[in-house]
Amino acid sequence: MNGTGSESPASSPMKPLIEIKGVRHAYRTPAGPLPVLDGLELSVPEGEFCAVVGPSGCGKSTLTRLVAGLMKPDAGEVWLSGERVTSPRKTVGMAFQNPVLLEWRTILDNVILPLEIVAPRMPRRDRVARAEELLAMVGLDGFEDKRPSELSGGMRQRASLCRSIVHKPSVLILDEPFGALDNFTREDLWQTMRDLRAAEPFTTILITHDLRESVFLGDQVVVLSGRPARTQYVMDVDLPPDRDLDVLFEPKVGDMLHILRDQIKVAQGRASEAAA
Ligand SMILES: Nc1ncnc2c1ncn2[C@@H]1O[C@H](COP(=O)(O)OP(=O)(O)OP(=O)(O)O)[C@@H](O)[C@H]1O
Repeated sequence: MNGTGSESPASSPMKPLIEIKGVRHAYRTPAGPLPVLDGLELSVPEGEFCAVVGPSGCGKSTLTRLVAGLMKPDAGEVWLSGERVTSPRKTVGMAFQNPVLLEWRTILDNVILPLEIVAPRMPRRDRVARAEELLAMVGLDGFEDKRPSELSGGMRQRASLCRSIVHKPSVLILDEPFGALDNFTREDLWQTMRDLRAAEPFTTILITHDLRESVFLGDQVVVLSGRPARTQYVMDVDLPPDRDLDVLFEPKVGDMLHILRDQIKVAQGRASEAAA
């Protein structure tokens, strides 16, 4: 089998760009503390793509907020590029299931938005050139002057991906960006993501419910346990970076998907059904 797995975080010889060490977090709710993460460990080397899967509500989005510096953990540490994260980072790009594009801006001006915040002195012509370059890369050339409502859901998500990387973030956080799309559009977007990755040097955390997506895009797939989530299982996906969709029909990928499905059952507390 080409995917190798372990019950603990993969140890990589490369220095990790994203590192989460022993993170614990609970939300304060009227009913008392709600423990969400407990003993989370994650290590993503520079340029690599980490897909995170786990049962619904286990704390995956909470993990993304901690990495982006939007929240501080109760205990443990989050490190990006050798710096401890204690506040929001400009070097992070984010895309979500709902692309939230601004209707009063054109697609081009939506994509440019992060540059207005992160690089306010950058000349407009340079911002436009950068946005046009990305829009062409994802097949949206000719749509620069359209409004978001004039685009399909898949096209809006392409524009959202461009916006998330326009400022060349070192870390890209994707929280189920393909979750609301139909199967064909989703697979198209996976290939777009693969191509963007080959062209742009970001390190990615992808939250997904789709195990095929996790294997197609990931260099590693991390399975979180049920809430409070800890790192339950890490699979190294040993497939070529320029993999195409056919790889999903290969027996070794079938084996990887079986293992991941069993791990999800364990995470859901249905261990007796795993490996049945
Ligand atoms: N701000 C908050 N205050 C209180 N509870 C919260 C808050 N944000 C999330 N939660 C709760 O924490 C738990 C984990 O939420 P989170 O969104 O991180 O899970 P998730 O794994 O991303 O969920 P899903 O798979 O459904 O997208 C859930 O039970 C959620 O209801």
